[in-house]
Amino acid sequence: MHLNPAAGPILTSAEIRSIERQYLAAGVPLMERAGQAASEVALRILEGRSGCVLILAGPGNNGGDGFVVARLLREAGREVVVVCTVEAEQMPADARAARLAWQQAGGQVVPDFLGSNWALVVDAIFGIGLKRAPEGRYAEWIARLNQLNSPVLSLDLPSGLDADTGRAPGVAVRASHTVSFIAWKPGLLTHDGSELCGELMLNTLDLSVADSGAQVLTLASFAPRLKPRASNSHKGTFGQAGVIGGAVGMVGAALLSARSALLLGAGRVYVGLLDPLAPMLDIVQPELMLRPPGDLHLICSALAIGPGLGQSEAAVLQMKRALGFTGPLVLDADALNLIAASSNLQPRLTQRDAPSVLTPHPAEAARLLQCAPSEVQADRLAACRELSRRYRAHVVLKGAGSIVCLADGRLFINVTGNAGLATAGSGDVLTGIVLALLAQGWEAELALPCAVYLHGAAADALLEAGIGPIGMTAGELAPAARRLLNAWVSERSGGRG
Ligand SMILES: NC(=O)C1=CN([C@@H]2O[C@H](COP(=O)(O)OP(=O)(O)OC[C@H]3O[C@@H](n4cnc5c(N)ncnc54)[C@H](OP(=O)(O)O)[C@@H]3O)[C@@H](O)[C@H]2O)[C@@H](O)CC1
Ligand SMILES: Nc1ncnc2c1ncn2[C@@H]1O[C@H](COP(=O)(O)OP(=O)(O)O)[C@@H](O)[C@H]1O
Ligand SMILES: [K+]
Repeated sequence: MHLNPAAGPILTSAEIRSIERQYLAAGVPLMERAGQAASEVALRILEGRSGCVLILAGPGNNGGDGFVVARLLREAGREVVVVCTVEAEQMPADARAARLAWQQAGGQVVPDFLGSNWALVVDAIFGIGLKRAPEGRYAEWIARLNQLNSPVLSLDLPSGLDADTGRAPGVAVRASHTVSFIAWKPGLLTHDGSELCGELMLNTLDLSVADSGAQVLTLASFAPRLKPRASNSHKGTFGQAGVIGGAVGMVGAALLSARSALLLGAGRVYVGLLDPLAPMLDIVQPELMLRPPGDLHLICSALAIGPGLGQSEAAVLQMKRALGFTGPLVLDADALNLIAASSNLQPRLTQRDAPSVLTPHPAEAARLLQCAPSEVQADRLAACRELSRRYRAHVVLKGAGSIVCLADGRLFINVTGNAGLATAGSGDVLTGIVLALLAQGWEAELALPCAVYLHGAAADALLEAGIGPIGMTAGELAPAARRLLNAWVSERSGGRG
C-alpha cells in the first residue's frame, strides 16, 4: 500500500473529533482547509482529463467538504455536478454554510446522477461519522459508482469504511485516491481499508497533532538496529536459532521457518522435527542441523515453536519445555492453538521472564481470545492489544494491514505486503525472520516490527519483479528479504554493510 507521506500518527475518530473541537473553538476554518487540500488533489488527478466532475455529497460534514471542493473546482474552471438529497437545513452548520457558498457562486444541487462518463467522481458521502452500513439511496449510489470507470477521490475515507476498524459493514466505495484529513485513521490501513483506499494521501490541515499510541510501521521504527557486522565476528556472534515443529505431513512448515532464519542471518540454525520418519538432513539447505526437538531449548539462544507442530501429546510435551526456555520464544500456528486450548499452558506463557512473541492470524487470535474470527476482524487493533495484554507478549495480528502490539502497549500498523502473501507457508517465513533477528540479539521490541515490515517489503519487491501476486511462493520470500535487509544495512552504513 502506498502512503504519502509514508509515516505519521494514526488517530481514532474520537481523537480526531477532540482535535477538531479544539481548533474550531479557536476559529480555525477546518472545512475550508479540508476542501482546499482535496481540491488540489482533485486538480492533479484531473490533469489531462476533460469532462465534468461529479460530487456525491452526504448529509454531514463530509458532504460539506464536498461542497467546498465543488466551489473550488468550479473556480478553477471545471464543470461540476453536485448530488445531494438532504435539505440544507438538515445539514450541520459548517456543511450548510459550504453549500450556501456553492449556491451563491452559481452552483446547482441535483437529487441524482445519470451517465457514466465523469472526469472524476468525488466521494463526499460519509467520513468518520459513518455509524452503520450505508442504506437506501447512499448504498445505491455507492454500488453505482463502483461500476464506473472514472477515477474516484474519497474525502477523508472511502464512504462505507469504518474509520476506527477498517471494517466495511456493508457496501463501500472503492476509491482510486483517498485524502485523509488531520491524521491517518486506523481503518485506512488495515482490513478492508487496504483494499478500498487506493492511493493514500494525508493532509494535516496545518494542525499540529501529537502522536498517540498507534504509528505507521516504517524503517525508522527499527533503524537503530540496522548495523553492519564486525569483520572479526564469528558464527557464535549471531546466535543459535531453533525451530520446533514439523509433525507428520507438516515437516515443510518447520523447514521453511528454519531456512528463513538461516537466510536472515542466524549464526546456527537447529530444527527439531516431531515426525519420527522425518529425514535426517534438509537436502536443499544442508546448513540446517536436525536434532531431537527436546534438545533445542538446551542449545539455542532463541527458539520458535509451532510451524507444523500439530496438537499431539508429543507436541504438548514440547510446548511445556519451550515455555520453560529462558531466552526469547516465538509462538506460531499450533503452538498458539495449544495455548488457546490449555489452561495449564497459559500461565506458563504469562509467567515467562524472557520475551514471548505471538504471531497469530485472525483465526488463531480468535481461539486465543475465545471469540469468533469475525469479532477479531471487527476491531483488529483492540484484539491485538488484548492479546498482548492477556498473554504478556509482543504480538502481530497478521493479515492485510498487520497490527503489531508490543508488550508495553505500543501499537503499529504495517502497510507493506500484498495479496501474494496469501499462500501457504508465508507465515512460517515470518516466524523464521523474527527468530533470526532475535537469535542475533535484537530486542524483541525491534525484532518483531522489523520482521513484519521486512516480510511485507520482500513480497512487494517480488511483486515489483513480476513474481506474483499470483503464484508467489513462501520459499521465495526469504531470499528477497535477505537482499533487502543487506541493502538497508549497507545504505545506513555508507556501503560498509
Ligand atoms: N467537524 C468539522 O468541522 C470537520 C469535519 N470534517 C469532515 O467531516 C467529516 C465528519 O463529519 P460528520 O461528523 O458530520 O460525519 P459524516 O461522516 O459526514 O457522516 C455523518 C452523517 O451521515 C449520516 N450517516 C452515518 N452513517 C450512515 C449510514 N450508514 N447511512 C445513512 N446515513 C448515515 C449521519 O446521520 P445520522 O446517523 O446521524 O442519522 C450524519 O448525517 C470528516 O470525516 C471530515 O470529512 C472536515 O471538514 C474537517 C472539519
Ligand atoms: N492479502 C494480504 N495482504 C498482505 N499480507 C498478507 C495477505 N494475506 C496474507 N498476508 C500475510 O501472509 C502471512 C500469512 O501467514 P499465515 O496465515 O500464518 O500463513 P501460513 O500458516 O500458511 O504460513 C502473514 O504474515 C500475513 O500478514
Ligand atoms: K468519503
